[in-house]
Amino acid sequence: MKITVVGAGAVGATTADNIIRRELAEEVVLLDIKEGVSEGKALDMYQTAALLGFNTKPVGSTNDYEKTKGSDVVVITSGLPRKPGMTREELIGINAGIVKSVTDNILKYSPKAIVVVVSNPMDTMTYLALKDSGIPKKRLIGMGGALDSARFKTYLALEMEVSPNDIHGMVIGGHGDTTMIPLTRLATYNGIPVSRFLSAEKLEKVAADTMVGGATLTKLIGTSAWYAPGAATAMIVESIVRNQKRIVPCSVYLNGEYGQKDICMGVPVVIGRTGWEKIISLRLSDAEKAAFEKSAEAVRNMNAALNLG
Ligand SMILES: NC(=O)C1=CN([C@@H]2O[C@H](COP(=O)(O)OP(=O)(O)OC[C@H]3O[C@@H](n4cnc5c(N)ncnc54)[C@H](O)[C@@H]3O)[C@@H](O)[C@H]2O)C=CC1
Ligand SMILES: O=C([O-])CC(=O)C(=O)O
Repeated sequence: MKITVVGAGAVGATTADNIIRRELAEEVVLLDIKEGVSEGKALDMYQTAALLGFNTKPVGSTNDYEKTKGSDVVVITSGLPRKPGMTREELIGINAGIVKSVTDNILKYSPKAIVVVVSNPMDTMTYLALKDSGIPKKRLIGMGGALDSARFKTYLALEMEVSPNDIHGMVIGGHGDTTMIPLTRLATYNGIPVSRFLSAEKLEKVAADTMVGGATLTKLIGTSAWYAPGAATAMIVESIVRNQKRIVPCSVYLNGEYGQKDICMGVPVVIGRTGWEKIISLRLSDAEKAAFEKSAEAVRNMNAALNLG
C-alpha cells in the first residue's frame, strides 16, 4: 500500500503523521512545492519511528510527482488556508488553480488512486477535481463532514459533560459556515436521543457552534485548524485501506440522491477499499430537507464561479 499526501503544511503533515503512526501503508509520500519542506517534515516524522515503534516510511518530495507513482490513495491538502474574518469560499480563486494542477499530476502517475480532497472551499474543489479529471465518481471523496461531525460530537459531549466517544451524530450538507447541517434530531448518547439530556436551546447552541467550528478556531489560532482535520482525513484513509465500511458523511457526486444532481456535497457514505461504496439515504424531516436544498443552492453558486461551462 502506498499513500501520497499533497501539501506538507499544517493539515497535510498532520494527516501524514496520523497515517504513519497507524501503519496504514508501507510508504507515505509527502509532496509540496516549497523546496525541502516535505523532505524535512518526512525525516522529522521518521525519527519518531524509533520512539513510537511504527514501520511505515515517510518520504518527502519537492514537487516531483515521479515519487508518487503507483499510489493507492492520494490526499490533496495543497492550497491557502483562511485567515480570521475570511470565509472558506474566499479561497476559491487561488485554490482552484492549485487543486486542478495537482489533480492532473496525481492521476498521471497514479491513474487508479482513490483521491481525498481537503483543500477549501472543499465541496467546490471536489467538484472541480471530478469535472476536470473525469475520475470515476466513487474514487473521489471530499473531506468535511467527518471533521464537522467530530466537532458536533465534541460540543455535545462538552455540554453534556460526557465522553465524546459515547456520542454519535452526523453533519451533512456543505462544508461552509452557513451550509452545514448538524443532524441534532438523530444524535444520540449511546443510542439514547440527546434531546433527553439537553434542552432545545442548548441543542440549538451546539448546532450553531458546530457550524462555525472552523471559524472559531481560525479566530483563536490566526490560521485554520489542523489536528482534527488531519485526524478526520486519516480516519477516512483508514476506512479505505482497511476496507472498514465505516459510514462517514463525505462530499460526493450526487446524481439524484437527496434530490440533487451534478453537485458534490456531504451525505453519509460507506467507505471501503474501492472508495465510497454507497450513499446512505436518510429519512430527513421537512426542515432538514429544506436546509439541504438551501445548502445545495449555496454550493451550486460557488461551483458556478469555476466557470466550467
Ligand atoms: N476540508 C476540511 O475540512 C479542511 C480544509 N482545510 C483546507 O486545507 C488547506 C490546507 O490548509 P493548511 O495545511 O492549514 O495550509 P498550509 O498553508 O499550512 O499548507 C498548505 C501547503 O500547500 C502547499 N502548496 C501550495 N500550492 C501547492 C502546489 N501546487 N503543490 C503542492 N503543494 C502546494 C503550500 O506550500 C503549503 O505548504 C486549506 O485550503 C484549508 O482551508 C483545512 C482544514 C480542514
Ligand atoms: O475553517 C477552515 O477554514 C478550515 C476548515 O475547513 C475547518 O477547519 O473546518
